[in-house]
Amino acid sequence: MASVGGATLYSEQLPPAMLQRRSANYQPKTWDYDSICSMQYANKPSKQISSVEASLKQRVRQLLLKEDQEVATRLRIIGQLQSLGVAYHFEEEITRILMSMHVHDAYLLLKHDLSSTALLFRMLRAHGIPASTEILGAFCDGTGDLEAANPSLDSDGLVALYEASYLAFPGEAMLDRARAFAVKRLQELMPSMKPFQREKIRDVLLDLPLHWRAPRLQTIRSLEEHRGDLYETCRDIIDPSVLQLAVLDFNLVQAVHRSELLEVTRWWKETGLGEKLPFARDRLVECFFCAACIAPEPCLAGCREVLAKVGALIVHLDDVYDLYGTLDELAMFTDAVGAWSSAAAALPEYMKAMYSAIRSTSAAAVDRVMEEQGYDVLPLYKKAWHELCKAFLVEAKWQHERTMPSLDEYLDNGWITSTGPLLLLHAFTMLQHTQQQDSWLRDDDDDGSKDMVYPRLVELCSRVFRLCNDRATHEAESEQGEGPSFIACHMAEGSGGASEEDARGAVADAIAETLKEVNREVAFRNTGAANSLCVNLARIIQGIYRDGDGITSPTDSRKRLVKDLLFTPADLDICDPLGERYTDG
Ligand SMILES: CC(C)=CCC/C(C)=C/CC/C(C)=C/COP(=O)(O)OP(=O)(O)O
Ligand SMILES: [Mg+2]
Repeated sequence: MASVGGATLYSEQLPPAMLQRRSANYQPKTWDYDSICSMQYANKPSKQISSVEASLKQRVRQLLLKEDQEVATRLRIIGQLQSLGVAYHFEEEITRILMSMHVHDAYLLLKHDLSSTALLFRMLRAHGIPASTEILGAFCDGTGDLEAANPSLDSDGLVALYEASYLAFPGEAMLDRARAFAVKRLQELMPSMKPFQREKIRDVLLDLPLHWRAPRLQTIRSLEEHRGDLYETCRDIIDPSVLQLAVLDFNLVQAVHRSELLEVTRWWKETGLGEKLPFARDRLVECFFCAACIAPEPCLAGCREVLAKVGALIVHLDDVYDLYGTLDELAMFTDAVGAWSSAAAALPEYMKAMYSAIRSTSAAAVDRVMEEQGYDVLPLYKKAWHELCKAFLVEAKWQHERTMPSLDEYLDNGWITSTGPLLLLHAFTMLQHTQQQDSWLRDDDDDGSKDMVYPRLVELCSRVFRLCNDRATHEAESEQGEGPSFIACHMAEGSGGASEEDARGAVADAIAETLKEVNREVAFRNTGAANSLCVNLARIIQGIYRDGDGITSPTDSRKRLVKDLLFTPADLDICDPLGERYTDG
């Protein structure tokens, strides 16, 4: 075997033309599929657990709706429910409360409370309810900047402001300045803080902002923060029923996710792709993890299933295009997907396996949508797979022919190859409320000749996907001799004089600006569950590509996160009135 640009060449199938195939020697799969398939799990919560859950929900609802509750307290409770992952049980109540706070200018009641005002701003925007930056006006000087001398700017207020600044729309420079100010003030205050508090602020500043954390991962973190010493300090400001419900709900949802993981693992084993394409990354569990972060609620089982399956297939397919396939084979495969018939006899064996897995997985998803919603999504699936393959082929050509596209050309193709559009399309088709997704799934293209038209939010979140992926993978991919990335294109752009550092700055700016566009799109086009899928995709992608490439090379800390999400029940030692521990299954 020879080695080119750090990648090893496969030579076992050499035909006369001295075909050489590449392999990146990827890390093997991390999880043992046989162990997952032999796991025991409870199918349904016991009657007793269900009744405890119902009474806890009732208690929390009463707390939320209590008359004469102060605005600040109500906001704090909503924030806690959200952070602990149980807000979805009270979505109608929460939206009603926030809408009323908007209509009645509730911010006027929070005059000297930056912490609550910033929280109100963040909550309103996150729910697609109008919120002007003027809400924060009471804390600003005559030029609209935060007033350093303002006594209400304590560390809680500064943290809340910092978190709120991530809800900015494009052009809201006041929020950029507010964030810079909050960071600077917090850093100045840190030396005089107690160690525990200093640690907390350091975490806030180093981690993703709350708005961009995957909700389910935030729940794990929030439950963790309520343990031990920290729990003692929080006990007086969080109602125990909120915490009890959060622990119970986390474990019930985890049991649902785990049973689904078992099913998709069986499916993956049956495809045999792990053995038939040994050069490719086998990342089923990581894909299920992403799926559970994008669509966490129990009622979104169909979304999780299809996201995990399509995710595992495209991780394999990407390696076919980027690594192993010859250009001729890739062109043939792309045509076969376009034709979507069983006429794929000319494909090499490894491609036939891939092709057949794509078709049979799509057929099963089509059946499910037909059964549950009564319409045929096969034309959409076919077109979306073909578009992905065509875009993958464009990248493969750039790589094989060593061409560097312009940055615009690269990004026009790159948001499709991020795979975001294909994933989101599949997830949308599994949503229940047909009117909500109507405009997202329109296809008036009878002869299949037109390109898919994706909603702007899909395009924006897919751009975030592409940019985050390129930022994390540029180094490894250039060592492997892979094709262009945002960073490579940026460095080659213009006179070609930009350094890698400049290019990294440009990618960070592009991500930040695109996220602002995502915020604006969410605010002005509130399409409920479909929106959440997109935004949660943008969230988990930022997490997965933070500190490296969590798909290609999962580190121990990533594995622990997968374990915490899917296998380790929450346990705060909180007991219900019957003395039962809140775990099930
Ligand atoms: C369910 C769900 C959301 C799963 C998503 C999992 C995930 C992040 C899949 C990555 C898909 C992808 C673009 C793979 C290529 O990786 P690469 O680094 O080789 O990218 P490139 O070849 O496109 O640059
Ligand atoms: Mg790749």
